[in-house]
Amino acid sequence: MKKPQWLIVGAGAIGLFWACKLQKLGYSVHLVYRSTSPKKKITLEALANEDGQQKITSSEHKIKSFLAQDLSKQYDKVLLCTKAYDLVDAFKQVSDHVTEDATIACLCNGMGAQAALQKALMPKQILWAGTTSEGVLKINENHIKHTGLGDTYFGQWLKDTETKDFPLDSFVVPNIHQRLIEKLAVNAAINPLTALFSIHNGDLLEEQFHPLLNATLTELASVFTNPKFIYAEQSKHLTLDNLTNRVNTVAQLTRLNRSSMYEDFRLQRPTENEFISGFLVENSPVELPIQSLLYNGIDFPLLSEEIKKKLLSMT
Ligand SMILES: NC(=O)C1=CN([C@@H]2O[C@H](COP(=O)(O)OP(=O)(O)OC[C@H]3O[C@@H](n4cnc5c(N)ncnc54)[C@H](OP(=O)(O)O)[C@@H]3O)[C@@H](O)[C@H]2O)C=CC1
Ligand SMILES: CC(C)(CO)C(=O)C(=O)O
Repeated sequence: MKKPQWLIVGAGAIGLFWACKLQKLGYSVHLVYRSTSPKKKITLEALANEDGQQKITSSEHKIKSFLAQDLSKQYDKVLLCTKAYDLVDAFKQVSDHVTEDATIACLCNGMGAQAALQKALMPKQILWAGTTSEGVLKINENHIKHTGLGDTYFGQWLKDTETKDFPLDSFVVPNIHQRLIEKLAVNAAINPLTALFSIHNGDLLEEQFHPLLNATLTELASVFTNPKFIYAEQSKHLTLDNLTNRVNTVAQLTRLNRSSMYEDFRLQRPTENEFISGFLVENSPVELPIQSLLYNGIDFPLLSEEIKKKLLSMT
């Protein structure tokens, strides 16, 4: 039986990756881009784990891509693959072409954008939030490279609405809020610190950063283990030890990479700061002096030198 069609919005690293992945799984895929057309063929250099060894295979994928204004069909499965700050606008751009009971999935870092997207949906449209630890690099408009193997999870954002089956059932977890918070915790330490200090992820494990990383993680643990935190049920396991293990593992596995925030900050592009440190500062039941400084350092690059000195003098 022919598998249904997905509309993917966002032709960046993750959007192109999922376009190829869904096509490999047998789905028909249409892709919406904003500024640069991926043309007719996408090249994917994919990583796979075979007999304990990582292998790279290259494949080509013919995928139809459109500007939002040129869409003509109606879609009942939509996957939004934009940065968190573009999520709601990206949905609004295609919403005239989304059925009123569609499955809407999103894959972006941070927290806050999913809740805003939920508010933009029609009552019978169901939101499936996702999170991924796959690493993907966009080499040019139609060439992507899978740089790190990871996992992707989706779960229904609102639990108290009608439950519908998600077409990609092998990716479904019952506790998506927990998975999102776990990813947020890792991003809240690695992303702003690597961006402010202009270092690769692995450099954060060097001795000179130990006191600052430890203070950052101690503060994060104080939010996640606080029973008044809005996601306390899903985050209470994120103690200092647990966070230290998670962050050390990710920093080690991605040691040669620049975090997405370092890359955006360095190139003076918008960052996901508002949805990482911003979300935590806004929602924490306790004061977060370090996370607030990190937030301001990224938000106001002219203050970053002063903020770096303050951060180092606090530890
Ligand atoms: N890449 C990775 O390895 C990982 C990424 N993530 C997360 O996944 C999300 C996506 O990341 P990534 O793919 O790397 O980001 P990119 O910046 O590479 O891609 C985002 C894409 O969304 C497009 N877009 C934004 N608004 C619209 C719109 N209105 N209509 C159509 N397209 C739109 C952008 O278009 P334009 O080209 O015009 O800017 C861009 O191509 C982020 O939240 C990121 O943090 C998480 C884990 C790993
Ligand atoms: C996990 C990490 C830090 C990997 O670089 C990431 O998700 C990012 O860069 O945004």
